[in-house]
Amino acid sequence: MAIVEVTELSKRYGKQVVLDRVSFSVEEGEVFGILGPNGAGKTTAVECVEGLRRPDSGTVRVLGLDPVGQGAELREHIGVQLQHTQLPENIKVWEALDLYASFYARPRDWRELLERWGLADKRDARFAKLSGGQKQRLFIALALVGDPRIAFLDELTTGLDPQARRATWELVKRVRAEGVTVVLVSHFMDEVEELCDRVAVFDRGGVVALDSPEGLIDGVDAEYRMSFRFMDGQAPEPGGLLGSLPGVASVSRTGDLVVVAGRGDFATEVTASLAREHVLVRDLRIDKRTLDDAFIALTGRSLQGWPPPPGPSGPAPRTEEPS
Ligand SMILES: Nc1ncnc2c1ncn2[C@@H]1O[C@H](COP(=O)(O)OP(=O)(O)OP(=O)(O)O)[C@@H](O)[C@H]1O
Repeated sequence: MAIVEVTELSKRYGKQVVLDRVSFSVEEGEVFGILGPNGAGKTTAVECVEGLRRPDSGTVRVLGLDPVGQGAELREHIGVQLQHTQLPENIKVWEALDLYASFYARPRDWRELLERWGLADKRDARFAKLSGGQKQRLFIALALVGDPRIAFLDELTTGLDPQARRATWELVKRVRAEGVTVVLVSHFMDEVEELCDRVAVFDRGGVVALDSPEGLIDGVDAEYRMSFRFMDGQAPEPGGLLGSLPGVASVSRTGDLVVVAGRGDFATEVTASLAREHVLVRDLRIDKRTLDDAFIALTGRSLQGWPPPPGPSGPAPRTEEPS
């Protein structure tokens, strides 16, 4: 069942068209990814769905409700972690949870959330004293305190170090295991590949593809490579053997190392052909196509490298400190 339905959503700021007839739907129980580079319109789209921004045109329905006209009712059922969620530095963990719980008619018991999200011993800690990972756990707990059916998590792991990112991924999986539908905004390929059932790829204000991560990868006819070494004593001419197989684009050899590039199912053709000819190989490697390959094929450019590395002008990475 679709729990979120967005149809022909458009939004502009002044003369800048930020969303141009965007459509997608989110099924109940899934982790739905919204992927795209900075400025693609991801946050604007999600904030229209949350009722925080008013669309210029198009229709948005969340649990059958209009987020603008029925926002108060809707907010009882959704949990939101905004991209730039901040809390007063001096607020204590329990006070934040208690405050957020007061926004809802039927909140969860925040004491249970403290336990569940590993914050029990931080109950009286002030927000400013929490590590990056602890802050993320608190933000997730805050997004869940209203016992929502949908949680919106926007750029949850930006700025976290790799270890804290992976820990946060496990939290997202737990949210889903609790039966909450998750809408995850991200510009990290690995995160989306790991967590999402389906992904809408945003680019320049539009949805350029929508599929499972595997479907997006399979749907792109990007060239990839395989390599292997001939076993000692075997030295057939690989170009003659493999060059004319379906999908093979090029074959090169340096010593006993052979690299074959191609498209589609060429790697299966190559291994079958080697077996037919009784050619034994070792160190067989197939370079997996990635979501980044799919993204490049869809948009003509790479998302890798986003966000820019922290530097003098960027934020320092938040790290998980020992508690
Ligand atoms: N309130 C606003 N007023 C004017 N322009 C805005 C406003 N909010 C966003 N924009 C512009 O709209 C465009 C899309 O922004 P949006 O935040 O939706 O993109 P995004 O894909 O979420 O990017 P990011 O990953 O950087 O958050 C950007 O060019 C941004 O500068």
